[in-house]
Amino acid sequence: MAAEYTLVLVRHGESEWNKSNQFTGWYDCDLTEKGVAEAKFAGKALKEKGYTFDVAFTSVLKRAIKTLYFVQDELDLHWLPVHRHWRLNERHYGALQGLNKAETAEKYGNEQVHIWRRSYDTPPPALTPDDERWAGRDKRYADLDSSCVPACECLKDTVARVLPYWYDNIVPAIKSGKRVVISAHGNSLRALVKYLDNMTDDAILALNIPTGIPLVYKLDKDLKPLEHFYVADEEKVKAAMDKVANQGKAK
Ligand SMILES: O=C(OP(=O)(O)O)[C@H](O)COP(=O)(O)O
Repeated sequence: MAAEYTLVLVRHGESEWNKSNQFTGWYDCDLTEKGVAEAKFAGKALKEKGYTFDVAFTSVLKRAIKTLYFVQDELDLHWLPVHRHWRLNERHYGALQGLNKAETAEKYGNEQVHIWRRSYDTPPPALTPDDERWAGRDKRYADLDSSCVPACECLKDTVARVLPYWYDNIVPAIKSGKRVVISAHGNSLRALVKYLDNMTDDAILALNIPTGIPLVYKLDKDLKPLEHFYVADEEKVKAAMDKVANQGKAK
C-alpha cells in the first residue's frame, strides 16, 4: 500500500546533561558542540534524501528548539511555522532530575534504574512544590493550570499528555496535507512511538531513541504506520541506541 503521509521525528542532538549523564526531564539544558553537529547531521541527512516540511512542532525546551532550528537551517526552511508546546516536553523525571544515572544505578541498582527509565507505568520519585526544581515557578509555564505541572511522570503519564496535542494539533496538520517534522525528546518521542506502533507495555521497555537521527514514519490515510526507518545506516543507529541503553548502568 502506498503511504498517504510522511511524518519525521527527531530527538534533539546531545545535550549538556546527556553528556554528563544526568537525568534531564524538564531541566532546560543546552546542546553540546557534538549535539549541534548531530542536529546539523539530521538536517543534512534529510536534505540528502529529499525531505522537506510545511510545519514543525517542538517542545518549550531549548535542546529541541535549537535542534529544530539547525534542521531548518540545513533545509533552508527558516520561514517554517514552528509550534512550541509543553506537551511535547521530555517526560518529567521528578526527583531524579539532575542526578547522575550511573551513580544512581550504583546506589539503587541497575534494575531499579532501568525501571525508572523505561517502565511504562512506574513513575520515578516525585518532586514537591517547595523543591527548587518545581516547574510551577518557571514563567514559561505561567499559563499552565497548576494541576498540569508534573511532580514526576512515568511514560504512561507522558503518553496521556502528549496525545491531546497529537490529536488536536498534529493530526489536523498531517491530514491537511502538510509535511510535519517533530523535534522532541527521548521519552516524549517514545510516548508517541508507543501510540503510533501500538506497542505493548513490555515492548516499549526495550526502545531507546538515539539523539540527532531522523526517524521517518510512513502513514496510511488513517495515520496507521505502514513502515518506519531511521535516516542513517543501520550500524550507526544500533551503536547510538546501545549507547542510550547503557547510560543507566553502574560503572
Ligand atoms: O531528559 C532526557 O531526555 P532527552 O535528553 O531526550 O531530553 C532524559 O534524561 C533521557 O534519559 P533516559 O534515556 O534515561 O530516559
